[in-house]
Amino acid sequence: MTTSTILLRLAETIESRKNADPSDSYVAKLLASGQDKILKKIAEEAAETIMASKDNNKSQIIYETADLWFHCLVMLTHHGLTPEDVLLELERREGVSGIEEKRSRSTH
Ligand SMILES: N=c1c2ncn([C@@H]3O[C@H](COP(=O)(O)OP(=O)(O)OP(=O)(O)O)[C@@H](O)[C@H]3O)c2ncn1[C@@H]1O[C@H](COP(=O)(O)O)[C@@H](O)[C@H]1O
Repeated sequence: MTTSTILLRLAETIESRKNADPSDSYVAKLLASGQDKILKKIAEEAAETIMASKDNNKSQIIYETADLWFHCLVMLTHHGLTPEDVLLELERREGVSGIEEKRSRSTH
């Protein structure tokens, strides 16, 4: 399974929790709590990711980055956005990166 497939499937699960009972689902509870709570979680997970990186702890970096990405997906869902919107932006940047521009200039 590709990385983007995993992100898109998780985003669909998160979207489906918009109408779920907050007592049954962490995502439903977080979405119902509103944007400030979602942003607080992103800040916490970003700080934990930074600490894992400073510790050079690779397994912890993976764990905390997963938490961070997950909470960013919840934030995107809150705004009606999807991981595809972000992946498309990254794909667009591939076409405008300085290295690519220099490469294409040097071959012409
Ligand atoms: N990927 C995740 C995921 N990553 C982290 N978390 C939750 O995020 C929280 C992390 O925050 P903390 O470690 O600070 O834990 P906490 O103290 O309980 O959180 P707070 O009370 O501070 O909000 C934990 O409760 C984790 O369970 C996740 N919860 C859900 N998912 C995915 O979302 C799907 C839907 O989840 P539910 O809505 O719970 O069914 C699941 O099937 C998973 O695929």
